[in-house]
Amino acid sequence: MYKLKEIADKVYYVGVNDRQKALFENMWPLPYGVSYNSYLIVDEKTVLVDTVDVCYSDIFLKKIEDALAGRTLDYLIVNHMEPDHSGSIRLLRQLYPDVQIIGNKRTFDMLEGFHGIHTGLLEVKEGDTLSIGHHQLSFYLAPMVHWPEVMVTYDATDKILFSADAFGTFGSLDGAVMDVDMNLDHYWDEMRRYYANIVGKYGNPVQKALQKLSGLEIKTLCSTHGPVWTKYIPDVIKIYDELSRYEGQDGVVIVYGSMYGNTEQMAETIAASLAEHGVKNIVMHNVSKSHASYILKDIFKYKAVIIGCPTYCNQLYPEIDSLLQKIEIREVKNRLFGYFGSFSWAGAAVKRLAAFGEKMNWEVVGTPVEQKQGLKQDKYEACWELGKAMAERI
Ligand SMILES: Cc1cc2nc3c(=O)[nH]c(=O)nc-3n(C[C@H](O)[C@H](O)[C@H](O)COP(=O)(O)O)c2cc1C
Repeated sequence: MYKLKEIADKVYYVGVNDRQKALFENMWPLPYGVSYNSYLIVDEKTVLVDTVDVCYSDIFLKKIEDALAGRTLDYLIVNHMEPDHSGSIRLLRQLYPDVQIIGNKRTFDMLEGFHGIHTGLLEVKEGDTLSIGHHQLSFYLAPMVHWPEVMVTYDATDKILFSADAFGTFGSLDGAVMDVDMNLDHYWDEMRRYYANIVGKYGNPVQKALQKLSGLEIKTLCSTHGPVWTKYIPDVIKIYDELSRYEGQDGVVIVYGSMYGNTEQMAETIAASLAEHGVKNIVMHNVSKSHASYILKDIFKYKAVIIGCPTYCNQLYPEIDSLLQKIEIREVKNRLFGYFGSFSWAGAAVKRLAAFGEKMNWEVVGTPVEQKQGLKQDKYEACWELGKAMAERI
């Protein structure tokens, strides 16, 4: 029944779209949905690469059955055990009891733990190869991109890299599967948001994987989320390379918390000064309105961050506190940092922002500004100076 997309000779896309889930990992909004990608190679042996979230297993299994056209499934390659990709393994095994599951030592520990499966396994190590007829597959480990068991599979025949979550993006596949067949506009920002929120902490492992894979000729890049990349592979690799190096572009993200507008007025002043001193890329986030996932995306994108916070019960305003924790666990490196805050009787926020900058080892730019109650001339000038100092530094 299904006219499945053949992305290369006898390699079919059998993934699914999820436009129901509101929050990925129960945290990150999905305004454009998300796809769970899976690929079926129909050769002398039949091979499935990864599965999909269990919520979509019914449609997924129907697609596989169609593509197999009466044949059985010989192998399942598990590049990644996160449940959005491994969720359908148990059902798949029930349907194809003889399927051999290919993974590495760490995959099998998780396979047992999540699904109680410990038989019919074929363990592969770094660089191992498998001939399935016309296609020649090889396996490379990519630990901590972004789980420890992650590996990628390379089809040397058609030069396809099945890359697990690496090079993934949020955004469902709305009709087309291949990059050249769709309007890609919204995927670029969603790719940055996916990276910042899901992979963000693991810059070094991503860099190692990029170096390891740089020797492979890749004509088709098949991630587990988002479009199948062909023409735009260099653009995708550039984004992942830039983000995993923590290389920010020229620009400033101003994030502030504000209950009654006093801290917000400081943010406005700093932004106006940045613009007056030539900075074009200025992104402002009211922490109570912008979802943290978008703020993190911009903090990964730009090299300068200015954070403003009121004092709240002798602490940071809780929404800023929560954001700082999210930045900290991602170990965002090499940012230029400015900060400011306000209080009414005993200030604490600015001191805490200073401690945060120190912990992150970020370079402090300009003189931090602490304002008591409403914005007055001297603090207005101080905010202006902070904006100017940052503009001159970037
Ligand atoms: C719930 C609450 C708790 C506060 N706690 C403190 C505090 O512990 N110390 C202080 O100096 N000011 C405190 N303030 C005052 C604010 O920090 C101060 O008015 C600040 O300028 C508010 O900034 P905003 O106008 O941007 O919301 C508190 C205000 C509120 C509403």
